[in-house]
Amino acid sequence: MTGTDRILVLEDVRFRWPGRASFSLNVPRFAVNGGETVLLLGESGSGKSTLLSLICGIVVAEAGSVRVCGTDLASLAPGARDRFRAEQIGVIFQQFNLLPYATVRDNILLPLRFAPGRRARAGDAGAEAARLCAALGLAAELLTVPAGRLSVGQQQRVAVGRALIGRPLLIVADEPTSALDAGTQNAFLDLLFARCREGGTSLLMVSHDERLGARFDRVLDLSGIATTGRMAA
Ligand SMILES: Nc1ncnc2c1ncn2[C@@H]1O[C@H](COP(=O)(O)OP(=O)(O)OP(=O)(O)O)[C@@H](O)[C@H]1O
Repeated sequence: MTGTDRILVLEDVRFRWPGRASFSLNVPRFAVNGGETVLLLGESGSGKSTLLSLICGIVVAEAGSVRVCGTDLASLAPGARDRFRAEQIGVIFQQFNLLPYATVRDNILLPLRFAPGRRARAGDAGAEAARLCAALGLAAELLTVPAGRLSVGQQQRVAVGRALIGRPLLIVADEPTSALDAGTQNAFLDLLFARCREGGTSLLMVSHDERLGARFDRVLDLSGIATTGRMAA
């Protein structure tokens, strides 16, 4: 495996939330390869979402490097970091973060607004949104329905469509199945994995549910790659 195959590399990362007795996270080394699917397990409050925020460039490490597709996120100014995230990373948030009054189509197209390269990769973006909806089992009529009127399972599919459009190299998912019953959870993961495989996309998912592990190339516990603590301010 060469360096260019590594979609994500963290080295000697140190991060601490501001404030008194704040939570700190240190990651000596963690990497995800191209096309690899990785499940990162950890209990509630262990720092999984904090790690994903570092990987997405929502927060920046105090020391060390977070490289996504070869770019050190700390080398980018905040606006450039947001654009870089939109270009390179498909994000599925715990609460999906859909715009409730915007249509399903507009929610799926949203990341392309800030990412010309990704927009170009999507080709005819409207047609691509429709194709993704069909692949995700969402009826075509739903494309023009406000996302807030959909069921939780349907909203999750829209969130996957939004993460997949324009084929980002990395998808980061924060407990995306936690609100779903077992049957819906399986269907959702089938779809997500099929689409990632199709596009050669790497997937990094965090969860506290170790039963999901069998599907992934690699399953790690956060405590195996990171040390965490609370430091006095
Ligand atoms: N915005 C913030 N400001 C200050 N501290 C924060 C912030 N977000 C998280 N933390 C702290 O970081 C710790 C880890 O939280 P984090 O959300 O990363 O854990 P998690 O493993 O994702 O939890 P869960 O599974 O419940 O989502 C928490 O105990 C919290 O105190």
